[in-house]
Amino acid sequence: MTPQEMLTKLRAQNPLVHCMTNYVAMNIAANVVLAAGASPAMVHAEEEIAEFTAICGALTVNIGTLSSPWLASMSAAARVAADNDIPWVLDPVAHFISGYRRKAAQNLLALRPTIIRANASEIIALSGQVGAGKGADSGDSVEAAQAAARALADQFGAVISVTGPVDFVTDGTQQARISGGSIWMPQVTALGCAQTALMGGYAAVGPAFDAAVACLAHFKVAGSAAAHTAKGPGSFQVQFLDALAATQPRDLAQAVA
Ligand SMILES: Nc1ncnc2c1ncn2[C@@H]1O[C@H](COP(=O)(O)OP(=O)(O)OP(=O)(O)O)[C@@H](O)[C@H]1O
Ligand SMILES: Cc1ncsc1CCO
Ligand SMILES: [Mg+2]
Repeated sequence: MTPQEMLTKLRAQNPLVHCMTNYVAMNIAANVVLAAGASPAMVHAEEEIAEFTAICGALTVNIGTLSSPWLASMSAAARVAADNDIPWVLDPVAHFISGYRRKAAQNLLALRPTIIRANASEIIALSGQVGAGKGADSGDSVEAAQAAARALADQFGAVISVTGPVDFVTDGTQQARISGGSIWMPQVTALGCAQTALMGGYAAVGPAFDAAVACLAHFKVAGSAAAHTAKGPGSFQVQFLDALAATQPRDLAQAVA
């Protein structure tokens, strides 16, 4: 499906997205999903997973502020998603900073995410190489992460989505590059985490590769538009939400190559 068709379908279906994200991202992620055209719910208690994940269009898991109870809930939710053929998106934030987080990311990967969305340093480290990531921030170029992305796509049968100045997506066979956006995007915390939540919304309405491309294009187009009137990262964040809502399906094609 084209990005235009994907955004049209997203808004027509308004899918429910189970978002398991970090404390930093909670508010911006929910607002991004709403502005774009889907319906977010932030649910983390393990006691609720069996009932809730099963009725959602997609699950998204982000390990940004991980702790043991959350990891147990995330693993349980990923199992429910896999058992019910519900697409799920993994965002392995800063998974290389500690043995605890590395192991958590490996355990979640073993549960076969449909899509992995991460910055270049996180993708490089997932493939076993040493990257230049600084906590949640990337220190590597997207180009440097492309070979790792292809290898991970083959290894895990997942769509791999690498973000940066020009995003790269591959499922091991198809690939796409998505351009646009603004230098203020990495200056707004948790915008990548919010993108992961929205990618779940797109995955609920179409094929995983097409979902990743459409979501990345929606961000780039809205980011470019917001940058026209913003004066810095603060006003950019506000304008970006408006621009996500204002983006028309036909606008998305221009961002994708
Ligand atoms: N220099 C840049 N120019 C244009 N767009 C960018 C740039 N850097 C990142 N982006 C865009 O910002 C969004 C988030 O990507 P980023 O790589 O910053 O994610 P992230 O590091 O996982 O974010 P976070 O962990 O803070 O949530 C993507 O849509 C990406 O295309
Ligand atoms: C800053 C930060 N720290 C943990 S998660 C997060 C949000 C960006 O990933
Ligand atoms: Mg991130």
